[in-house]
Amino acid sequence: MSDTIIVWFRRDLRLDDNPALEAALRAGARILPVYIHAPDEEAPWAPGAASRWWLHHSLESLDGALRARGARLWIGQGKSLALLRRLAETSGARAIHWNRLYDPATRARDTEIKQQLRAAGLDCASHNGALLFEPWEAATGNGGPYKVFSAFWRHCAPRLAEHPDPIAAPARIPTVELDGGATVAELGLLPRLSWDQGLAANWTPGEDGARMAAEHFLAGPLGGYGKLRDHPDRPGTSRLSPHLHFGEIGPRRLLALTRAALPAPPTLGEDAFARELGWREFAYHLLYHFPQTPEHPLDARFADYPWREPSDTELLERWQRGRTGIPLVDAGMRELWHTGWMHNRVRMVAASLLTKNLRLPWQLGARWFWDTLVDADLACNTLGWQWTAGCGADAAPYFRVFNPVRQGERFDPNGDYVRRWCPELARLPDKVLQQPWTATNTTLARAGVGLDLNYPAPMIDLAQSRREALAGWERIKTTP
Ligand SMILES: Cc1cc2nc3c(=O)[nH]c(=O)nc-3n(C[C@H](O)[C@H](O)[C@H](O)COP(=O)(O)OP(=O)(O)OC[C@H]3O[C@@H](n4cnc5c(N)ncnc54)[C@H](O)[C@@H]3O)c2cc1C
Repeated sequence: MSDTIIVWFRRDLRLDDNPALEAALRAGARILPVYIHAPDEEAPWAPGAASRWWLHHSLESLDGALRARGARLWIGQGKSLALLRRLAETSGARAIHWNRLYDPATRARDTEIKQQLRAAGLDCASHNGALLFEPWEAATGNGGPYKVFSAFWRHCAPRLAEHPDPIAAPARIPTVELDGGATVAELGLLPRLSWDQGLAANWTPGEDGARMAAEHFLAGPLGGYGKLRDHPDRPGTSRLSPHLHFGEIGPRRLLALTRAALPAPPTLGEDAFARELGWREFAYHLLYHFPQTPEHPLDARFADYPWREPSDTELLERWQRGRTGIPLVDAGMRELWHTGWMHNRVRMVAASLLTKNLRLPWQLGARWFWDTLVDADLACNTLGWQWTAGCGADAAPYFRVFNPVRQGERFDPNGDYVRRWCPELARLPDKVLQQPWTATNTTLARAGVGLDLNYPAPMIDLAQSRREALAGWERIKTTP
């Protein structure tokens, strides 16, 4: 009888190009595929509500794919270490393979598990299934981590060509039958009150859904990605972020697909896309080297920034509900609430309004995104929030405050995006759509808009609040 190896699935919910699975199969073993639901072990960043919804469907999809190959997903709940130990005993497994995670809580847990299981005589091996480059592979001239994206990517991009080809999913998976285990439904990941219709209408979680989304992107938006990726009014990006987060498609496969889809030498679109994947790599690089950053600013001077009292919950709630009175921001926050996703350009603008104009601590926004995004990812979310708040890895020599009106005029020039998510403004002329407070009463009345009646007046004076944000920066910028 051949050996048994446990493959512990986590955020690598796929069979294609899965290094842990591949290594176990290469060893000629029977595979016991396992998923353990242990949100406490991810605290304080246990998956939020939108992520749990996604996870439910992704696990069902993985189980289906395993069953189609003769295996099934054994699902457990509780302490990972205890469960893995018990599973190894009952199945007679001699080894456990998994793909690495990089957030501080799961890193510490996995290190502990590796030590304990090795001490118990089990062979444990971790692999890279999530990244193009391990966070420790890139180092500056003096051996430290990068803090500037362009330098990081200059180091990494030439090495992209060195990647081995991704590994195809196995046709069959020899397995060992084990009784017990929970069903996906028993994990209770779905909401009790059904608020998830918008998610279901917009997404197909799972490996097949990831492949479909990738193919759709390759056949269309990829060609114009360099030009259109900043436009929330156009379907110009891949929308692969939740699939990447849950590991339903690996970055190596994605890169290989984009390379194959475009003529050589790479077009602007392809390079721009690889570069965005590079931002994801950079986010993991930063989180790995600065594990305090989900809570604390990378730039320590920001500990003294004059943030507004977080107890001012009315401002936060208006922002969360898309009732700020700033159309582009409201459109984004409503898109997020409805679909679990927001376009990157609008994420930056919405985050800038919260942290710069409203001067609310960025951690509040990061938490809201964490709960509502289907792609909530500790590395990328932390990078995005710190970058926008100005306390992260941004090489700009000035304190950036996005002007949401100009951003709307530039990236949503016909107002399609704002009109879609703020239909009460739909009949306003383009000229005032991004700033209805400048419209005359006649224009407003003709368009059926009543400020503070069916659409809020702006909750903040953009120019004045910008000046205050800059003054706050002046106060801390020379702090040693
Ligand atoms: C405040 C804020 C919060 C964010 N929170 C998250 C988050 O929780 N999870 C998340 O995946 N992304 C986050 N981002 C980054 C970015 O907005 C999303 O990755 C992107 O919008 C996903 O859409 P897409 O898949 O169509 O991207 P595409 O443009 O198609 O890019 C392809 C992939 O590259 C990666 N990528 C692209 N841009 C970035 C970026 N700026 N930083 C890191 N990776 C990037 C993503 O994995 C993305 O799926 C955040 C950005 C900001 C400004």
